[in-house]
Amino acid sequence: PVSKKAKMRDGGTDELDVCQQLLGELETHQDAWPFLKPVNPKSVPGYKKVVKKPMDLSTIREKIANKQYSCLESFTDDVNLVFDNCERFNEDDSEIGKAGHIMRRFFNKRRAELLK
Ligand SMILES: Oc1ccc2c(c1)N[C@H](O)CC2
Repeated sequence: PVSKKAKMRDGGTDELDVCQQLLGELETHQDAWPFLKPVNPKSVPGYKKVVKKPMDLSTIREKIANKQYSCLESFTDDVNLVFDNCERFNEDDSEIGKAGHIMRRFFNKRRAELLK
């Protein structure tokens, strides 16, 4: 039977290593500032009603530490949630909206490069 454990890739790097590498690069990106910490819904009118599933990079960091991601796919779903929430709440040409598009493009490019 196919083992449940992440497939060891030829570089001996498993999916969790890829998640940690990607998260480190997202956290240190110059345009990551809108996404580093949870949005305080009390201080942002409308946010709680509009954004059904808040997510941010510090929460993703915590979920990795608590082994809450079973695979790269579940990690990717949360990263995409960060940027989908951003698109829902911010105009594309706003400072935060532009940062969201830059960060999403960066994530997708680096994920593809690391999986090659
Ligand atoms: O003007 C503002 C003020 C606060 C926030 C935003 C825009 N967008 C973020 O997605 C959520 C927090």
